[in-house]
Amino acid sequence: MIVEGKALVKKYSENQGLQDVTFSLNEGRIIALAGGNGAGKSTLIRLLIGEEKQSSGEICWAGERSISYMPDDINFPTALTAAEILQLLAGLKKVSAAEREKVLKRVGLWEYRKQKVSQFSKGMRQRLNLAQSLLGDERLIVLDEPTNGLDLLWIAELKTILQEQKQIGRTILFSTHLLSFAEELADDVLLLYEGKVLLEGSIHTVLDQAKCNHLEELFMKKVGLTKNRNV
Ligand SMILES: Nc1ncnc2c1ncn2[C@@H]1O[C@H](COP(=O)(O)OP(=O)(O)OP(=O)(O)O)[C@@H](O)[C@H]1O
Repeated sequence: MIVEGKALVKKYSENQGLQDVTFSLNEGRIIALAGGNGAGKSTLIRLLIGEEKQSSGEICWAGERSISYMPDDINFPTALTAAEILQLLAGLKKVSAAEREKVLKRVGLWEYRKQKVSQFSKGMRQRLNLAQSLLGDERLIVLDEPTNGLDLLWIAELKTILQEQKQIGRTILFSTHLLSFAEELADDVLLLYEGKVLLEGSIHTVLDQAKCNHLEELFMKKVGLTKNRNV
């Protein structure tokens, strides 16, 4: 276990973001934080990264808190080049030039490093956003909807990159709406529904136990819908 949430509640003035959410993230795993619109994924991420404080409940880290974050949308200073932005962030994280080069190459932006970010496409900005989250040696990487803006090839490459990160011992938590994507990439799932945990654990085990082939089928079963709602 790397971090756990205990009975987390987050109340907003008009909405309840999270209601009694308990979970634990196991070290060295890729975990999908799944759920539909308004399920509570971003709220849970904001609590984990410390951007907001829970109304009640606790977040407990096993050992030192060590977290790197890829937001779903990042406004880089557009007058800077990709290399300058990474250099700036690397300075904060005390990362070497060699590591910056490696990361920029890994996300396919090395050739574009001297271009201003204002000239980047959305997908390129998203890859730079991914690159900054890979810098350093934090134990947990949290990625908010990392497939946003990526094309099919880069979605495939993202999977490989996150698997490589797992190989070097890091724990990955990514949020997604797409249960099929969660299933393709993750070892474990934390599925939220209306601010509560609907499902948690190894994807293999939860599917086996429910005798379902896919998370989507299991989700539909749990929320009481059939695939063909109009039939
Ligand atoms: N800053 C806020 N102020 C008020 N309500 C909020 C705030 N942030 C989230 N909520 C509410 O908390 C609930 C969970 O929202 P959250 O953004 O965490 O869901 P999500 O799973 O990330 O959804 P999406 O996939 O649409 O981004 C929703 O009912 C939402 O309206």
